[in-house]
Amino acid sequence: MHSFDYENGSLHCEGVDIASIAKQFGTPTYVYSKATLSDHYTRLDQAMAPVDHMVCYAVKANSNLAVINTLAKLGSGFDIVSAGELFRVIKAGGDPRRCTFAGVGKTVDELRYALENDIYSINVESLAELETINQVAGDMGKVAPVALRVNPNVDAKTHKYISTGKSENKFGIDFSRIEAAYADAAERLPNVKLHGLQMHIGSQLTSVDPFIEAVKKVAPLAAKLKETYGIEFFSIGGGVGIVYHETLPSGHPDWWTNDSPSASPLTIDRYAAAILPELKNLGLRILLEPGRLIAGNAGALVTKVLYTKKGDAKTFQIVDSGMGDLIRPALYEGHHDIVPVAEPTTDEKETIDVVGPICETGDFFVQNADLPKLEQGNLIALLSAGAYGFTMASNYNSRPLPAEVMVDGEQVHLIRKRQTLDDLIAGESLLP
Ligand SMILES: Cc1ncc(COP(=O)(O)O)c(C=O)c1O
Ligand SMILES: N[C@@H](CCCC[NH3+])C(=O)O
Repeated sequence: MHSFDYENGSLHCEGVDIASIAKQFGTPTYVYSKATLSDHYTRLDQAMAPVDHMVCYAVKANSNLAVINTLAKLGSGFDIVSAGELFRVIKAGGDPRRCTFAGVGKTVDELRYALENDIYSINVESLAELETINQVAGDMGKVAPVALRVNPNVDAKTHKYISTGKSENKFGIDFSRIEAAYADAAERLPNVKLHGLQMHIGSQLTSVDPFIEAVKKVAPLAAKLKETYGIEFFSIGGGVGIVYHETLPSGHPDWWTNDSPSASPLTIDRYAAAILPELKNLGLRILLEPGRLIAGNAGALVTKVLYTKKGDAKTFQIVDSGMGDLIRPALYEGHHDIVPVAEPTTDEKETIDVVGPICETGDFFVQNADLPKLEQGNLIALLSAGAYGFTMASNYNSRPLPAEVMVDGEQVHLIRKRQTLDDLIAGESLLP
């Protein structure tokens, strides 16, 4: 499902005209579709029904309370990576007992907070961290439920900055060392319970092959650990990629099956069909940690053309949003389809750069792209921006963070106010 498309000549999110959202809430604004979020979660949950499983939405993709709350109501668990994310889950009505805690650098305070809230599992990324968890749990008179994260040394064939399952990446414990780590923990660390095994090989994977390779390599280990230490779950992480090109369903009636030529060949059904045979006889609970898959195509960033500048080399459309609000193009050369909110009435195109107001040459959304002609005051939407959009936003250049709204059918709800200038200096003080 994809809830952004043209209706009556204007881009809509579900039943709401995006032009009206811009009028009411200003720009730049992130717009999310509740139906799409729910649909993505439900499809994955249903596709995994043949095995005992828990979907733990990766909060880092989009941590707005309304997003977490929407998924919590559907029964989602959550994969968190900081005390801040756990705090958000709790505030949004999520259940800490359905939370897993990832990350290579958890602090003692964060571990305490997680244990106080009885989270489902701490996913451990190094032996040094495991020692600290044992210590912290002992001090609290608790036994910490842990899973070790195995680094299977599998190439996820994604951008090098978001590959996590190769030995040279900082994540997890090497496959060659993992059994010894379980043995050592079982022998020496009385305050941890060896509860599961976890892996996550990378993000925005567009082929199922690396998932199959990793699952084939690690499932026998999971079976062995179940036998030896009685582990109960195997988390296969997240990473399922989404379509970033040709993201409007108009003209692509079969959008979800990704049959358009430039689209990702990976769908929820193909993913589930490929991995389930490797998992279903393990007798372990299977955990999944999707982030982008749930939220990515449920969101768009709406911005306005402030100025058009024609130069010797290029035409720039300068918009009121930039890398501070959506850093993916600058950081990973990530692509987001850009569409005018007013549906173009001709096929006329212009080769342009869409750039932001920030003082960085890297502050662009697209370069040398053939896009419909734009003019000062036009609204545009950057699609597929629901994951790693707002959560990676910053106040660089002292620009207030954008507003976030969620559309539910014909209704639009403000789910985060635009920051004010006062918000920018909150907590700062002058010297006495
Ligand atoms: C441990 C862990 N789980 C899950 C995710 C979610 O990844 P994705 O949004 O690609 O599904 C990430 C981020 O890559 C992660 O680091
Ligand atoms: N933030 C990245 C993905 C990293 C996922 C977190 N491990 C992106 O926007 O594509």
